[in-house]
Amino acid sequence: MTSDTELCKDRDNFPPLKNDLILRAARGEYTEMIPVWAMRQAGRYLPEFREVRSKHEFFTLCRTPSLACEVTLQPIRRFNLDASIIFSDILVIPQALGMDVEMIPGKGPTFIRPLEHPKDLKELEHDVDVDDKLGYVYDAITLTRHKLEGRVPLIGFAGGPWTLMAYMIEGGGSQTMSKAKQWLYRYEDESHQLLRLLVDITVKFLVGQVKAGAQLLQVFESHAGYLGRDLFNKYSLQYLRDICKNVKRELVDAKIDPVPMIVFARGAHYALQELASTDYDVISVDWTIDPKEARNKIGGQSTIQGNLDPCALYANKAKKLIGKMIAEFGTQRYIANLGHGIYPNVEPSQLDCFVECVHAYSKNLNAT
Ligand SMILES: Cc1c2[nH]c(c1CCC(=O)O)Cc1[nH]c(c(CCC(=O)O)c1C)Cc1[nH]c(c(CCC(=O)O)c1C)Cc1[nH]c(c(C)c1CCC(=O)O)C2
Repeated sequence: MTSDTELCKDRDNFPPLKNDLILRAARGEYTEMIPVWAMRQAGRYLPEFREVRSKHEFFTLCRTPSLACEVTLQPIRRFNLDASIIFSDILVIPQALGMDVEMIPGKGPTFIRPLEHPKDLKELEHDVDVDDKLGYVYDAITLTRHKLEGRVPLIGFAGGPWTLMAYMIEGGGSQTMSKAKQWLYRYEDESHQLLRLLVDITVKFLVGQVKAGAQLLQVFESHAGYLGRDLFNKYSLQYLRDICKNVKRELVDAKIDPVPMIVFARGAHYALQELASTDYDVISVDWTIDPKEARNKIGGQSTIQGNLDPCALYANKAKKLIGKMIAEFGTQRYIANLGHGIYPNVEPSQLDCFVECVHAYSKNLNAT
């Protein structure tokens, strides 16, 4: 038996992949059924997650490869999901820059000393060695690739630069993002400076994740909806575009096959056409966006991911809602997902129903 510590470092002998549905969908190839996964599929709605979490602080889970691997695998053991996503958090990047963040139950992520003024930017570690600081994420990815035994591909991820900037200034969740948006209106140069720093680190981090074994990447710009078209174009779009372009270029330069990349700009109705013109292979949409309108705006060149309202899983007639979503998106160039992360009070059986329904309905539609 090879130990976890050895497997964490063995990037050469991954088991062969048995289910490449999501990779084919992302590349625009034919899929006999729709691939499906759920954002936050490793999480508190699973009793086995709560059990592990009751014994360990949140970021200890993230930093301990054997624990991160275990909770990543939990939903894969239960459901016929077509992808796994590494258990981690978008806030590991601000931590790597020297900011202290705690996960407070009932409150969520909390920064001990948020950025209050542009002069605080000096305090960040500008020359951070990403591979050293976030090597624990790479180890978790490599270990998980082995332990998945090729069942499904493994997704790596990072937060979008504006979303990270907003957390670093707000210090946690916010209804309005007014402190972070104040920077965008008042301190334009310093905002761009911070966003560029975040882009550089994110590119290194995502490239490192692929080297460690990630087979797809997703960038979560969860706070896009607070911006509106003008601020989005100025402070998010170009940086999201640069992340994708630079990650793919660096992989090619390193003679590594680029992996499909997914962008989730939550709430960015106004930006679907622009996002489709970037190098991202998949555009992920939230539930407030109409499937047909999304298809029209995004066009045939990108795959779409989404977008069931996470609350639709509570419905008595969830199957009907899932059927409608599939009929509207169609079965090709499509990855079924929720429009945002699954909520902690969802019954695991409701996610099972989602997965089974997507598979059964789409197989049926493809056969007719
Ligand atoms: C904004 C954001 C964060 N983290 C993330 C985002 C982007 C996606 C989104 O918009 O939801 C991304 C994330 N967070 C987590 C994952 C793991 C992989 C997966 O999707 O299963 C991923 C991909 C685990 C997690 N991240 C978190 C949990 C639950 C916390 C716990 O166990 O205490 C999990 C499983 C905590 C977290 N971390 C963050 C928030 C807002 C919260 C929730 C706070 C709360 O509701 O209490 C920051």
